[in-house]
Amino acid sequence: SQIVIRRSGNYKPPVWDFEYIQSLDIEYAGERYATRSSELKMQVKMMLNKTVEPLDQLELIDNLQRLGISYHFENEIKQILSVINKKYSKNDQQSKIKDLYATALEFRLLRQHGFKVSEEIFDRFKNEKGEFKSRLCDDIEGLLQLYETSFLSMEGESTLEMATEFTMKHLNDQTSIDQFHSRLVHHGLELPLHCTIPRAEARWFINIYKDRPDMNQILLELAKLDFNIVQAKYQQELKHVSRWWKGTCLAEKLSFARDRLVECFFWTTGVIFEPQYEFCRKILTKVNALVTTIDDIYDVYGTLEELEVFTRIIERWDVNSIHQLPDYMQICYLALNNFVNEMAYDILKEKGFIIIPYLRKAWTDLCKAYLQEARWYFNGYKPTMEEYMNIAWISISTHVILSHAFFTVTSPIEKEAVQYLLDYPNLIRWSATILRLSDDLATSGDEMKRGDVPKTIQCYMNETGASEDEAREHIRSLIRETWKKMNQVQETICPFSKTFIEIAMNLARMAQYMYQYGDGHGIQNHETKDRILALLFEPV
Ligand SMILES: CC1(C)[C@@H]2CC[C@@]1(C)[C@@H](OP(=O)([O-])OP(=O)([O-])[O-])C2
Ligand SMILES: [Mg+2]
Ligand SMILES: [Mg+2]
Ligand SMILES: [Mg+2]
Ligand SMILES: [Mg+2]
Ligand SMILES: [Mg+2]
Repeated sequence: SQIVIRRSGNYKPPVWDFEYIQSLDIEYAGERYATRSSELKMQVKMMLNKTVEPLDQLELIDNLQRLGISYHFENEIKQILSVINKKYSKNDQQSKIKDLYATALEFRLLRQHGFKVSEEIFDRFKNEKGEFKSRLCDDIEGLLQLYETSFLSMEGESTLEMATEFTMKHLNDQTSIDQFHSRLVHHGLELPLHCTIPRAEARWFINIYKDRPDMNQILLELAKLDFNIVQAKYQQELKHVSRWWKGTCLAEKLSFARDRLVECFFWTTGVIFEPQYEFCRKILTKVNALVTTIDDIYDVYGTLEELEVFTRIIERWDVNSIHQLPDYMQICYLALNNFVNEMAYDILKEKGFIIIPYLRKAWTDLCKAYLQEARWYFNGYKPTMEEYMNIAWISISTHVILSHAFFTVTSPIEKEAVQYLLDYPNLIRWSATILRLSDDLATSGDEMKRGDVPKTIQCYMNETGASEDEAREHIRSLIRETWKKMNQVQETICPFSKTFIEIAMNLARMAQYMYQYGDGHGIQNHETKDRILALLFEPV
């Protein structure tokens, strides 16, 4: 046979290995912590009932959310916000005198919880030319609230679009502000609240909340205790999926591929953090690990001939033909086949619904997109931006991740919702677009060095002659535009649950979080390592 040249990703071994994970002693799983947590939750419920001033209520809700404990008080929060919304919609005199801070905070929380609010409420902060009044530049709290709120904007909301630019400019110009506010400003400018995963915000906000003059001791104690209890839960789940991963032997037998089980699990804690969604996180970790491996088969190791055969067998889902495959593909195909059958078995047992055809479609669409990219690479073809994005929003694997998530969090599973899901509606497309663009910004440098299909940056540069910096700026503006489209989805009627819609949005948030400082998944930069330590391994 001819000499086969194989590329390599030069991936390092995992930072956290099997022995380390199995050795974790789960401190906060103990009964006494759960008891203390219940006592504290009762006290916070009383606090919510006793808070009557609307602004105090909004600030308490915002603090509960940023501290990561609002999920315990969803009913109370919904109740409070619907009362505030009734007053708000009357647009009465009282709402006319609110300052920018209170107006923006109220707008953000109402819209975030699905209430219809109009950006016109901000018109009274504009001058006769329709610009925001310059006197607002000194109102740090107001600027910061307006900044965070502006990221909930939908397409065509020009006031909120203007608000983002106005606040970014003046928050960046800030000189004489106290240490506490400058930390909030810096943190917000780094990644807006709307684009941050709840766990990461909680870990960060607990640290600065404790230094606040108006800090409430009960909230702080519950936030820290709850964070550690949830972290202990994650460690138990991680031990379980780490045994699964070791059992597949994929890291050993496909040593050219990324061995990133902890990172694959970490993704899922950003996508759905509440403790009760254990099954979803376990399934998504396995999906991420299989996708990471198969992605490297197509991007790094496989010859075009091998990839053609592999894709055909996946399309036919034909386990009887795997003898046609090279050894490394046989074991990977069977690992995928076993995983799909195992998950389908659990869902059939629990929900009486057969999902195999739908999972097969998701994996087949993924591998066909991978093959198209491989053909472009091996033939040296440079796709246009449009040609590339039509394939690359599928090859980023979001539709696979979200299809599996859908079946784990949806009960009962209805045919109409499944059909809607498999037409890959906009919610999935926009989430995938943000993941793809964020991934390309962070990983395409190394991918080009090792040899891969031209990515968004290269396609844009080839097509327009732009420099790399201009291409990156263009892609960042595409991400911002896509967020507006995704914010719009909350308004459209669709058969998806609130939980599933949140998962799709959190996947986009997690993408920006994982790739904020480069390739947090593959190259394991120290920022991502520090974040995983803080979120998964070190109690607060
Ligand atoms: C889970 C993922 C987001 C998906 C599979 C592994 C990833 C971290 C990323 O890996 P990457 O090699 O950058 O994907 P692509 O650029 O080859 O599509 C694509
Ligand atoms: Mg933030
Ligand atoms: Mg390896
Ligand atoms: Mg790749
Ligand atoms: Mg790829
Ligand atoms: Mg990539």
